[in-house]
Amino acid sequence: MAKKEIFDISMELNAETPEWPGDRPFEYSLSVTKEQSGSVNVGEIKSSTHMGTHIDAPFHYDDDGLKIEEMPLDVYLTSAQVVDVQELGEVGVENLPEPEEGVTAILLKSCSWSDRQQFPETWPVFSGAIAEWMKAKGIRLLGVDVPSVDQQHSKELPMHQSMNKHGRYILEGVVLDHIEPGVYQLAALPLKITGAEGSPVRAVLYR
Ligand SMILES: Nc1ccccc1C(=O)C[C@H](N)C(=O)O
Ligand SMILES: [Zn+2]
Ligand SMILES: [Zn+2]
Repeated sequence: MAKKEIFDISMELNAETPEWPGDRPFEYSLSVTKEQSGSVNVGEIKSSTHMGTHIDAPFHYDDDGLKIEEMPLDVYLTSAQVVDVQELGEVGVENLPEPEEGVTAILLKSCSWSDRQQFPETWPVFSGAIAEWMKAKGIRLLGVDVPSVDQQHSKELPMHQSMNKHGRYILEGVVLDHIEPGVYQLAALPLKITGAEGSPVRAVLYR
């Protein structure tokens, strides 16, 4: 078998990673040094769960929704198609190609968040009709290269709600600038945090 080509599509997590405005920034520190313990360095992390490249559990926007440890894992380990949606202010079903055979995840490459040290001012609007389209095509996961599938100041969260209503799943904050449109294998598993409404993931594409 040929060597695997692995493309990292995750944001780095550090104190400079921009948090959702008002959320807790990411912080890692060594709480015990090897010198102190006599054996090992031990770290601790503090962070909003919606940090960098992460997935939403339905409990994020629905009190009765699934929590992160209840979510199916096959959604995040699958064939994924990267689709170019650059230069579009609004992304609708008409901008999406017929998915390739076997694909169950679509990753939208908008390239609208180029400086990952700053929270972006704007990003494309994603039409709620995409969720229905996904269901009809057997696509279970939508990945976006921006902080949210809805707009920053939205309270209704129409896209999140539409995705939930149609049983579709959300991956946010992937980095696709260096990825050619096409079909890859995706791995983007959440941490098994009991009761949580989201989790950072290490997202990679490979083939
Ligand atoms: N952390 C927040 C605080 C206030 C309002 C929204 C958020 C979000 O996380 C929104 C976005 N849907 C997200 O999943 O990252
Ligand atoms: Zn989120
Ligand atoms: Zn979200």
